[in-house]
Amino acid sequence: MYILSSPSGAGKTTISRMLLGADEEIKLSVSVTTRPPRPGEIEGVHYHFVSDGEFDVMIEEDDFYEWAPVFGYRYGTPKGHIRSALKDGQDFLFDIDWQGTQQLYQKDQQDVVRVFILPPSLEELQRRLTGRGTDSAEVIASRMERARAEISHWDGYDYVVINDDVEACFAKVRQILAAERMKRQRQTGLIPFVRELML
Ligand SMILES: Nc1ncnc2c1ncn2[C@@H]1O[C@H](COP(=O)(O)OP(=O)(O)OP(=O)(O)O)[C@@H](O)[C@H]1O
Ligand SMILES: Nc1nc2c(ncn2[C@@H]2O[C@H](COP(=O)(O)O)[C@@H](O)[C@H]2O)c(=O)[nH]1
Repeated sequence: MYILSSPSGAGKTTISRMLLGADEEIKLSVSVTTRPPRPGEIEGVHYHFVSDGEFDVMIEEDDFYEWAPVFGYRYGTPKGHIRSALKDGQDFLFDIDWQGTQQLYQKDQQDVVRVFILPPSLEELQRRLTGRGTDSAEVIASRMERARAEISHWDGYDYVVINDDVEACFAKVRQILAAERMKRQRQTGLIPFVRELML
């Protein structure tokens, strides 16, 4: 479970899309949200867009690994097909906030890798939120307001990467993933001759 978090606008969606385009071994965990779609966002690809009532039913039916309120809407990771795929060793990428990260980490510390992406400065963060052109001035102001609180949670992460140059940041995020995949505890059962030597 490879988690990318950041204050809104720092670039985690950009980095996530680059990673998904470059690495066939990892799949995106598509979240459920009560937020309305932005222009260009596609149901089932970027999010599953649901009503408040539908989200309530999913909570009641214990359909979420984690969920959290963010910016006045609710967002959650559905168990869906992820549960069995994770058991089969499939890697998943999660673009979720610090609250969801804490919940996933509490459930499964062994299999969670937490990466926090920081913008080079708060001024640049504001420029990116404005330049993206998807949110009103009011929404941008509230996301900037919340950025400070989100950044205070950076100590709940294994890695911190500054997204100044997007290609450099992407390269670092790939390097972390590559190194994590090589961890000895993740190789169990994968190298038959080593397993035989240990018998
Ligand atoms: N290194 C970078 N330099 C300049 N612009 C960038 C960089 N990385 C991302 N951006 C731009 O910043 C804007 C915000 O990026 P993105 O949507 O990926 O952020 P995010 O962290 O996923 O935000 P949210 O949490 O709101 O979804 C986009 O317009 C993106 O193209
Ligand atoms: N705890 C969770 N947070 C999530 C999930 N999906 C997305 N998010 C986070 O919400 C904010 C806002 O996203 P936006 O697309 O509206 O800009 C951002 O920090 C995401 O990482 C989730 O399933 N659980």
